[in-house]
Amino acid sequence: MRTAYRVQDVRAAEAALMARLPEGALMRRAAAGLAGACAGLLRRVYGARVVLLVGSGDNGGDALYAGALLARRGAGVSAVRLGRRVHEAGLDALVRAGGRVADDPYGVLARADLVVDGITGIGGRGGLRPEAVPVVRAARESGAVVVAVDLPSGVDADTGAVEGEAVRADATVTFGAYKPGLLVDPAREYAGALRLVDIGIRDLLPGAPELQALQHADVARLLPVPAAESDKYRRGVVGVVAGSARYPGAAVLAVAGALRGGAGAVRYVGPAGDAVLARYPETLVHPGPPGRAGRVQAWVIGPGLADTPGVADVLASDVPVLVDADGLRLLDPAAVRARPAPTLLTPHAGEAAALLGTVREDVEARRLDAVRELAGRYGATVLLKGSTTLVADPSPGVPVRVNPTGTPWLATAGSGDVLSGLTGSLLAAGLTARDAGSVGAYLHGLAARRAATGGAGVSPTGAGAYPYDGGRAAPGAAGGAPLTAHEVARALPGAWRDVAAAAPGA
Ligand SMILES: NC(=O)C1=CN([C@@H]2O[C@H](COP(=O)(O)OP(=O)(O)OC[C@H]3O[C@@H](n4cnc5c(N)ncnc54)[C@H](O)[C@@H]3O)[C@@H](O)[C@H]2O)[C@@H](O)CC1
Ligand SMILES: [K+]
Repeated sequence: MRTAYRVQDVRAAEAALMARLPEGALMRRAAAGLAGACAGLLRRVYGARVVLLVGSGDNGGDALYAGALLARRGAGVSAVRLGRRVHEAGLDALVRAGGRVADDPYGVLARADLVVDGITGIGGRGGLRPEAVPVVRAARESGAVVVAVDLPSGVDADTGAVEGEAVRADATVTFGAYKPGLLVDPAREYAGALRLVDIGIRDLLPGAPELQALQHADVARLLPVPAAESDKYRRGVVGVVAGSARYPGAAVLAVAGALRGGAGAVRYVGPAGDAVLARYPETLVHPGPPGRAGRVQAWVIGPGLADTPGVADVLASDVPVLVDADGLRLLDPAAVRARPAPTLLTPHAGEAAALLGTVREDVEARRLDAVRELAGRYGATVLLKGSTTLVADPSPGVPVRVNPTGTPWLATAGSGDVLSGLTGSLLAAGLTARDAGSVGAYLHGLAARRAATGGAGVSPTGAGAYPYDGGRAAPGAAGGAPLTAHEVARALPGAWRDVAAAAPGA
């Protein structure tokens, strides 16, 4: 499992360790890791042209010491000063190793093979300063590989917000622990491939991180597995209340997801029973209302519902309920808070904005805050969809889960309906709302990647498939082809098998 910690926790851990180590030891560890990563990105260090963008704090210090190490290996290293002052000992080390301060920043940038962004790290406030903007643009336009030190300068480490311009890195080398902004959009997109350098603070970090990103092995442990004596009822029945005369397709897609989520049976309730049966004859169908449809272990309500009633009925039940799409519009917050059983809300940014009484742009700019706020207000687990889907528990101390498997190709009509069905099925199979949301998002993203790439690019262990530890950056829209929601549903069993193969002893 990947974890991310807030700046105050990282700083406290660093302070505790620094008190035990000789002066400058931590920065030397950081710089050695950074220099190693830079060397790995250059085909040859000897003769390479490296430019350091150096701000006024220790982030610039890291860049200068790493620059000194590269200069000692024969690289031509130039420092561009962007602060009123720079880390003096770091600058001395660079100069002693044969590096120099650039008198023509744009000239050296135009010829650079690698640019090291040491403008700001966890001490940065606000976006890039105006004087840094043209320099950062020149670095980007030079075609050089851009490596961010600890964080891309200009992004907010704790929230993932980006105010104005920020450095767009090809890779980010971060120290001690991931910071939330490296895993959550919009900042995530600026970070490129991530590499974590261990500087020895791991055991000094608090027990609960701010964020958790599950990996194959974590998800494998959570997948429901039928026991030898299971029958369909013991495996869980999921009730799907979706679709309407106007949107029958949403019912079919939600059922398509639900059939692949581990429940023993899917009960469809609503007016689209014929369309559902035509595609999936294994479904149990009932015209409604949900209260009369028979016993289920979890409900999914909302996809394509239009104004069909049923939400109040379902919320009054004593089983877990997932509310999506139109269901979110019809939601009574008091009814959600009063529920004895878990509730999972699955809005996209626009729906989350409506629930919070704000605008979509506001939610997109501060996704982590928004998902926590929504979970707290409704006393429910909330899955906020997006390129980095987040799952928040209503209790404030519980780490938010961030999904690493998303792909831009998932932004396609009906894919959310598949996710609702799949996740509701996991709820019916007995997962907690937080686990069902994180496992659902993980499998759904993986299935979309399989569908978009014809199964390529996803190894059984997930190694190298995600933008962590120096792996490739998440495949952008360039790595794949358009897909439909049905193809995502059809790719789910393959994604499930990939993940299950990573279980210990599998
Ligand atoms: N604390 C530690 O033990 C370690 C820190 N390390 C490095 O030190 C960094 C933190 O160093 P600092 O606390 O000095 O902070 P930073 O170097 O991240 O930034 C603070 C400095 O930048 C200026 N600044 C703030 N916002 C700015 C903006 N928007 N534009 C331009 N300048 C801005 C401030 O005036 C201050 O001088 C980490 O990110 C990491 O790179 C590493 O060496 C590992 C050990
Ligand atoms: K930086």
